Amino acid sequence: INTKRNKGKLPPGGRGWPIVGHSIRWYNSVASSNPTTFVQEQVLRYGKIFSCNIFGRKAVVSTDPIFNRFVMHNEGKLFKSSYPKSFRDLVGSNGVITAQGDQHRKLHTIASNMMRPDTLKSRFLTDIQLVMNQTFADFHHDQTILLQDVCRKLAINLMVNQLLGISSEKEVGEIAQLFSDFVDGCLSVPVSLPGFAYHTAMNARKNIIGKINKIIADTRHGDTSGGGLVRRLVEEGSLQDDAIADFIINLLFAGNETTAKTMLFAIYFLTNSPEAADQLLEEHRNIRNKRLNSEGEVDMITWEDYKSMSFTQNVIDETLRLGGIAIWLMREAKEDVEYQDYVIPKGSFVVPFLSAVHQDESFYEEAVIFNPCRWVDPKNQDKRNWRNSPYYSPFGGGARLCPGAELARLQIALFLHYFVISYRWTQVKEDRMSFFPSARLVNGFAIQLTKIA
Ligand code: HEM
Repeated sequence: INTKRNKGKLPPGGRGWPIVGHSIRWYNSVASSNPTTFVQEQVLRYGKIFSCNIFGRKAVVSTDPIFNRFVMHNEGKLFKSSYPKSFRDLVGSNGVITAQGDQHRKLHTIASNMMRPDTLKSRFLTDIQLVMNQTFADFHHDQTILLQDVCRKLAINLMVNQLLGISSEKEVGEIAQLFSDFVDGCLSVPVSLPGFAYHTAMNARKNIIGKINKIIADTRHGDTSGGGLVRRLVEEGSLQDDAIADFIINLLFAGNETTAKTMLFAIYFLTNSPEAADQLLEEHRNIRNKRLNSEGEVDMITWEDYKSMSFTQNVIDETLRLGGIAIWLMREAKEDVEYQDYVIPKGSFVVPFLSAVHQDESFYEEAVIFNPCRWVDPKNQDKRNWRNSPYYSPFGGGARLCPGAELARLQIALFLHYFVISYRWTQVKEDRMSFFPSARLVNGFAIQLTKIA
C-alpha cells in the first residue's frame, strides 16, 4: 500500500442517473428496513469496494472489512472525517467530531479519559440509576407508550445530568427541551428560516451555550455542587473556557440518539425473540435477588453486578450488529490513496459501510437473525472485540473510535435491567426499522406495559 499517484484506476462502479447519480436509490435503501440493499446490489456487480455518485459527489463505498479498517486506522493521515458545513455550524467546529489533526487528538483524549471504566464506576453508575428511576416513575400500570419517545427522553435526561450535572426536575425539563430541539436540528434539512428544525436548533445551541457558560462562571466563583462534565473540565483546566461549549455540544450530539435508539432496538429485537427475552430476564432476576436487602428493599446495582451481566452483553452486541446506529461513516481522501489495484483520488468521499459487514453471511451465519448466543460461539470470539475487530465495529475504530462506548454500554445494560425487571410488555402496532432521516422505528414502537415490580 502506498499513496503515490500512479496509473491505477478508481474502484469500479456505475454513474447512476444524470445529476442525482445514485442518491435516490441510496436514500430509498437507507430509509427501508434493509439499509444495505443498495450496497449489496452494487457489490454483486462491482465487488466489495465500488464507486458511485451520492450527495452530489464521487464516492467510494466499501463493504470490505479490511479496507474499512484501513480507512479508520489512517484517520488524519490518508483520510479525514467529512461533514457538511451546516452540520459543523450547528455542533460547533471545535468539538471532538468536527476537529481535525492535533486539536482532534487532544479533544479525543480528554473525552476518552472522562468516560473511562473507572470513572464510570465512581461517577456515573449511581447517577444513571437515579435518572432512570425518575424517568420510569412517570409510568403507570397498563399504560400504552411509544417506547421510542420514552428512550429519547431517558437519553436526554441522562445527558442533562451527566454533561451539566443538573437534577432538579424543573430545570431538567427546561434543558431537556433545548437538548431535544438541538438533536432534531442535527438530523434535519439545514434550512435556517424560522419554523424549520435547523433554525430552532441554532437557537437551542445559543441557549445551551448560555447555560454552559453560567456553570463555568459559577465554578470560577467557587461553586462546587453539581456541574457535571462541564465543571470537571473547568477544574481540570485542560480546555480554554471558550472551547468547553463546543466540546460538550459535540458529546450531546454524538451520545444522544445513538444510545436512545440502541435501547429501543434492543427491546424491539427481544420482543420478537421470546427465548432471548426469557434468558435476559433470568439474568436480571438473579441480580435483583442479590440486591434485596434485609428490610425487603432493593439496593442499587453495583459495578460487580454490571460486570456479571454476560447475557446482557450478548444482547447489546447483537443489537449493535443488526441495528447499529452508525451504519456508515463519512470520510474524505486527503491525497491520492493507492489501495490494491485502485487509486482513490484526493477529495473523494469515502464511505466505510459498517452494517454491510455486520450482516455479511460469509462472516456471520444466519446473519439476519437476532441471536445473542452467537457471541459465545468460540469462532466469534475474535470478531467480537469491538475496539479492533474488522468484522464488528459498531463504535467505529482508530483515532475516532467512539470515546463514549463504555458509557453507552453501561447505560443500555442498566436500562435493560430496570425495564425487564419492572415490566411485561406487548407490542400493539406493527413496526419496522428505518435509518433515514435518522435511525428509528417508523411507528415509534407502541407497547402496552404491565408493571410487575
Ligand atoms: C450505542 C451508542 C453509541 C454508538 C453506536 C456510537 C457510535 C459511534 C461511532 C461509530 C463513532 C465513530 C464515528 C466516526 O468515526 O466518524 C462514534 C464517535 C463518537 N462518539 Fe459515539 N456512539 C455511541 C454512544 C456515544 C456516547 C454515549 C457518547 C458520549 C456521551 C459518544 C460520543 C462520541 C464522540 C464524541 C465521538 C466522536 C469521536 C471522534 O471523532 O474522535 N458516543 N460513536
